Amino acid sequence: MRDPVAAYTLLSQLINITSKRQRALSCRYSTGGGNPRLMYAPVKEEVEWDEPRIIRYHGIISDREIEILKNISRPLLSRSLTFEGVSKIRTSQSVFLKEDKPVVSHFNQRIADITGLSMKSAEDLHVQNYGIGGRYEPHYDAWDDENERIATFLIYMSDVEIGGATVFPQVGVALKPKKGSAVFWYNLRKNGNVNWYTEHAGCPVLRGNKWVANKWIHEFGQEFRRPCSLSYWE
Ligand SMILES: O=C(O)CCC(=O)C(=O)O
Ligand SMILES: [Fe+2]
Repeated sequence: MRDPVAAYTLLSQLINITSKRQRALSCRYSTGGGNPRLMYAPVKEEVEWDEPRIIRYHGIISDREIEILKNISRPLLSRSLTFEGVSKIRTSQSVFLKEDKPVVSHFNQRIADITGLSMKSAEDLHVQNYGIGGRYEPHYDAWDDENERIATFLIYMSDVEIGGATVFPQVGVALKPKKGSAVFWYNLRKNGNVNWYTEHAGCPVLRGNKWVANKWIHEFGQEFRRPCSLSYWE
């Protein structure tokens, strides 16, 4: 957008949550568009933000499953990396878990059911632990459009007493970790471009301990599940 006034107006519309927009931030039970596995146990879906659309799913992982995932991960954790290797912009420990463990494959299936997306090209489940002061500074999960991370499914495996929110600084959203819930957003628009409003960060943990698991879902395989659009904004 070349016109600075138009760009400013748009930005302030995005940041200012008007009452009309607020009303659209609804919650409902979802069957993932009639998925048989969710018909009798619909998932609780809450719209946290409209643009970019951020959805929170409540109660999608049990405390028992969380304990199993943490116990599998603990001995395997190592310092999380960024595109430049070890970096102080990301101070957590993490591990990618393969599908050979039943709890992991069950979980991947659940993400597929809820999102309606294919997991064939997705990355392995990435379990991440932050201690006091642990953070991930503002970044994009997708930074180009080469079969990239079309969407992020971020599962909170703990509450955090103080700090540790996932924030989207460009639009002013803060998502508080809530054990057993997950948040989901598309990093890419339907035309394949990166949605630059999806910049986000994990705020420092001030008190407590933060556990999350990311599933980064890629574009390949989603052609009929999330068809493209020619519109710039979709
Ligand atoms: O920990 C968070 O809240 C965000 C994590 C994140 O953005 C990432 O791992 O890419
Ligand atoms: Fe991220």
